[in-house]
Amino acid sequence: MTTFTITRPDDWHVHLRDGASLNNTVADISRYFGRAIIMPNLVPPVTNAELATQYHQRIMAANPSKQFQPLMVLYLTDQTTAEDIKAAKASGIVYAAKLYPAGATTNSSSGVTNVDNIAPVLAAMEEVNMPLLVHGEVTDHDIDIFDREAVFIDTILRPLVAKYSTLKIVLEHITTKNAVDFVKAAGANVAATITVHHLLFNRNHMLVGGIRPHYYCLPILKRNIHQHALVEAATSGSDKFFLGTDSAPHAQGAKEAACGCAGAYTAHAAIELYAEAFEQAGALDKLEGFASLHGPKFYNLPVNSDKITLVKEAWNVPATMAFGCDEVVPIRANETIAWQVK
Ligand SMILES: NC(=O)N[C@@H](CC(=O)O)C(=O)O
Ligand SMILES: [Zn+2]
Ligand SMILES: [Zn+2]
Repeated sequence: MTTFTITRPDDWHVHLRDGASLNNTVADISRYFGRAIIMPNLVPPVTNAELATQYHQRIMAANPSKQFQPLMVLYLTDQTTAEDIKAAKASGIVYAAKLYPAGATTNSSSGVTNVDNIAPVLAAMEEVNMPLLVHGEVTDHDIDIFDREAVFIDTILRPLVAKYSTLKIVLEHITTKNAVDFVKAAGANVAATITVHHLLFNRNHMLVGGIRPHYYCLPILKRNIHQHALVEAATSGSDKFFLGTDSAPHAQGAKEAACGCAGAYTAHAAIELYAEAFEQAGALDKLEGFASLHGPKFYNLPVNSDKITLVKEAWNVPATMAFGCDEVVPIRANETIAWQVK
């Protein structure tokens, strides 16, 4: 197939950052996505409706394409209250709240130290039907980094899903067969996003022949049996799995460093890269469900009413791209991507 058309997709997990870099990230993400779930891990984090409203205004001031709608997210802390959730719901611009276990990832130091601390918050979310988005990794020093997602599922997520049986939960950026199996077995209130880098790459891409910091993200790339499970889930047609790029830019110098930041930039070519991954799996016909239909169904939002067309025509990805006053090295820098959006 050399061209195909799908309903306009949405990105259910993206980091746009703030300040001058918004001009770059917003331009990239709004090229063809209809909506995007905007992650709130700024410094300071987006912890209430007022901060979400201000951030929403800064995103809109960065001139997204006309069709683009940012869906804001509240960052949960040990101090978040049920009232914060109700005010966020009432704002009309906040669509979810995010659980970052404190210390699990970029800018998560204000995150939740114990889910018991947010019990009233989770009850309020269940009541107002606001989805809980989860960075699913434990932070215990004695748990191996490659096991942190699986241990989180067994020790924290499984009891949480049992306790809040009607709370909508998205296990974000899943990276293991354990996560695929857990989500498949859970009820319709539990879903997952899958990034394109976890579909295309495994830990060999990051570690064989030299350490490649631009593949370093969290949860970390796993061995290929997990990659295969993710590809199988994404291309299965199950509406429990949908597109979330987790595009997470860091300045080139912050990645290419003795202690490099976690995050991969994919917003420059997200659907184009997903098309490659689905084509490799012989499942291009499943891309529309994953990218454009399953997410709105879970979030109880309408499907976008227009379409985009992809063409199989290779193009070169630049070595770096502007990122505020810095540069970001995008995934596939200096290489080609097979598909482009017309
Ligand atoms: N995925 C990442 O490696 N990094 C994200 C945070 C996150 O989504 O965990 C970031 O904000 O940089
Ligand atoms: Zn995360
Ligand atoms: Zn993320």
